[in-house]
This record gives sequence, structure tokens and C-alpha cells, in this order.
Amino acid sequence: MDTHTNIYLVGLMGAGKTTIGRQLARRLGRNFHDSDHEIVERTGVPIPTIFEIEGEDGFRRREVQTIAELTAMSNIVMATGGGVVLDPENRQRLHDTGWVVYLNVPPFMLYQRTRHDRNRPLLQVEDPLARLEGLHAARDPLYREAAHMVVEGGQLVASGVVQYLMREFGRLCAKT
Ligand SMILES: Nc1ncnc2c1ncn2[C@@H]1O[C@H](COP(=O)(O)OP(=O)(O)OP(=O)(O)O)[C@@H](O)[C@H]1O
Ligand SMILES: O=C(O)C1=C[C@@H](O)[C@@H](O)[C@H](O)C1
Ligand SMILES: [Mg+2]
Repeated sequence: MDTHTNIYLVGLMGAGKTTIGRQLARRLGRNFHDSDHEIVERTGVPIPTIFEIEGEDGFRRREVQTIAELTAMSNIVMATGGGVVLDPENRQRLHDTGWVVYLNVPPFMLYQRTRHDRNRPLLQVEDPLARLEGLHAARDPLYREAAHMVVEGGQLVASGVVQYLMREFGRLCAKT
């Protein structure tokens, strides 16, 4: 672990990966990448359209490819898609090539943050809160497997999480 080690944010939809990742990158003077945005740029269509045309499987294949390319870079901050940890290859690759932070936020807060946004196909269901609860139960162990650190992000404003991560990252770099 050194001052150029990649930093990866994982967690469910609405956990704040994009918001916090962008701020953290700015504070560290690093390039910021968002695997979802990268996939959208490469395909030229929004995520719901990829799901419609290629199904979730098609999206996941593109995600594995994108993660492989982004994790080959150094000195970056990356926000990942909420389902990135479903693939064991992604989990291993993230864990091995960077400092992985799991932003754990209770499903009800995720629901409040995401309910007006139609850009997340998995939440276009009758009961998005129940869906988020199910996803949280299923994925929490996978996020923990990939992560080096868990932040209970529900009660903190985004800038508070950024501040905390800056301090922890600095401390870990100084130790090694
Ligand atoms: N710590 C926070 N406190 C309050 N609101 C937040 C916090 N972090 C993010 N938000 C808000 O929650 C919404 C979702 O955040 P964001 O898009 O960063 O989540 P995400 O983890 O990247 O989600 P996805 O996996 O769907 O890309 C945004 O409107 C953002 O402003
Ligand atoms: O949680 C998920 O499976 C997803 C989260 C988003 O970031 C996108 O990657 C996509 O909508 C799928
Ligand atoms: Mg995001």
C-alpha cells in the first residue's frame, strides 16, 4: 500500500460511490473513473438500454471487461457498479489491485436516495424497497469479501465520508 495505490468504492445503488469517489479523487489530485459511466460511454447508450437489448448477462460481460481494463491503471479512484461483486473474477481483481472500501448504507436510505431516478433497471419494480432489501441481504457478504474496509455510510454526509477516507488512507500509507 502506497500513495499511488488505487482506491475502489463498492456498495449498493445509492450508497454514494460516484458522489464520494469524485470528491475523493479531487482531494487527492487523482483521475476519477466510474465503471458504469465507462460502459455507457463505450456502448453509446444508457444502462437501461443495455439491459433491454443484451439482458443483465450482457451488461455483466461488459462490466468484467471494463473492470479488467480500469484495474490495470494506477493512482486512480474508481466508483464501481452496484453489482460488480457478483462476479468472482471482479472481486478478486479489485481486492488484489487496490484499496477496496465498502460503503454500507441501510436499504431504506438507499431507497430514499434512488427513488426518483429511473436509470437503475433493477429498481424499476413495484416494490423497490423490497428489492433493495433483497439485494442488500444477498450482496453484503460479497462486498465484505472484496473489501479491505467497511464504512457505515448511512449517517454521514458525503463530505464526512471523504474526510474519513482521506485520514484512513493517509494512516495506512504511513504504516507501510
Ligand atoms: N453520504 C450521502 N448522504 C446523503 N446523500 C448522499 C450521500 N451520498 C450520495 N448521496 C446522494 O444519493 C444519490 C445517489 O448517490 P450516488 O449516485 O453517488 O450513488 P452510487 O453509489 O454511485 O449509485 P449507483 O450504484 O446506482 O451508481 C445522489 O443523489 C447523491 O447526491
Ligand atoms: O446493483 C446493480 O446490479 C447495478 C447497479 C448500477 O450501478 C449499475 O451497474 C446497474 O444498474 C446494475
Ligand atoms: Mg454510481
